[in-house]
Amino acid sequence: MATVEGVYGGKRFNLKKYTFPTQQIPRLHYRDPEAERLIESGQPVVLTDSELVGSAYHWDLAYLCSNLGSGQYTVYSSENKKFKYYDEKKLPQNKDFTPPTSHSDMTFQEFASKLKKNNTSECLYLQQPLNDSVGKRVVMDFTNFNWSWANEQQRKNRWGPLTSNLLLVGMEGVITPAHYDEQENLFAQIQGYKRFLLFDPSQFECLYPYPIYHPHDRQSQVDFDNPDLDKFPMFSKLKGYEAIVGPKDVLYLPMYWWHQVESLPGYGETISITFWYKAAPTMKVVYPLTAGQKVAIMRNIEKMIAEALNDNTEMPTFMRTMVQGRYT
Ligand SMILES: O=C(O)C(=O)[C@H]1CC[C@@H](C(=O)O)C1
Ligand SMILES: [Zn+2]
Repeated sequence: MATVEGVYGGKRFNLKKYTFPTQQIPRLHYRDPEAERLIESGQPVVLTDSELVGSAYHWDLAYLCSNLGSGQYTVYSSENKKFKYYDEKKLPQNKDFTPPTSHSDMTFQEFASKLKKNNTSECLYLQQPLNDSVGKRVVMDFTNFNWSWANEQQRKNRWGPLTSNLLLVGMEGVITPAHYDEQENLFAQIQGYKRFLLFDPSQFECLYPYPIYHPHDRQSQVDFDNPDLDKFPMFSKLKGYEAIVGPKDVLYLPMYWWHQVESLPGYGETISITFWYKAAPTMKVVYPLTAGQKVAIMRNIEKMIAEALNDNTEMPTFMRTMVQGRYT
């Protein structure tokens, strides 16, 4: 595997080299006016010193084992380190789809003991929304997050409501392959280091997401480790950004921005918390449209056509008929 050396936040990292160029995104103090400008304009930025989850900086496996109570946690398992998300609600209409990962519910203590057995060949990734089943010390930590700053960002940037705080505890080396989300995200890193590969929403044409009715909707079809350029020729034009977030960093990850996330090997398991916010209702359309707005339009059109045809097997012919020789 070809590697490239990168320096992020003053630390040197040996990183897997990909076929596309990347440049670093800014790393700024969270009160820097430039950081506020980037967030306001929907551009990613690594924020330092926010203390967004300052009350959780002491979270490690031992503390979480003692204080997360005996609630059940969703733990995903993969044979190949990759954890490509799939929407279970779309399985019934995709009978021939084989989920790439399995998941089971277990207590945090069971999960932690599996992590300690380093002979396990399976890769594990705990991904669970924080809920009221946690112990009172974790509730206290959660209450003491820097909500005044988070709420200020939500208000100033006209984000919608906070939908969830996902607790992520991953084995080193786990990868969440490239996808985009339809929510704004303040991604808080507590333990370990995560490499984010980031792509502007305008790179949609280089990343070939699955059809919207597919369980892998919003995920890229391209295998970044072995891209099929015959099938996905525009992938060779892909240009990206990247950032490495470590403990206490917060990444502002704008809606519709593509991202691939890797828990860097050699730095132990990773602990992160997401703050996902729904999009603000679009009050007034302003032209020119943003790339993200165009993605939203494409999604709505795909959904309408799929509903009208009422048979997903007809979608490829219908979509080709619409553009072939006319818009190509
Ligand atoms: O926060 C997001 O948008 C995500 O995709 C998360 C889902 C898995 C997480 C990871 O760090 O691997 C990233
Ligand atoms: Zn995501």
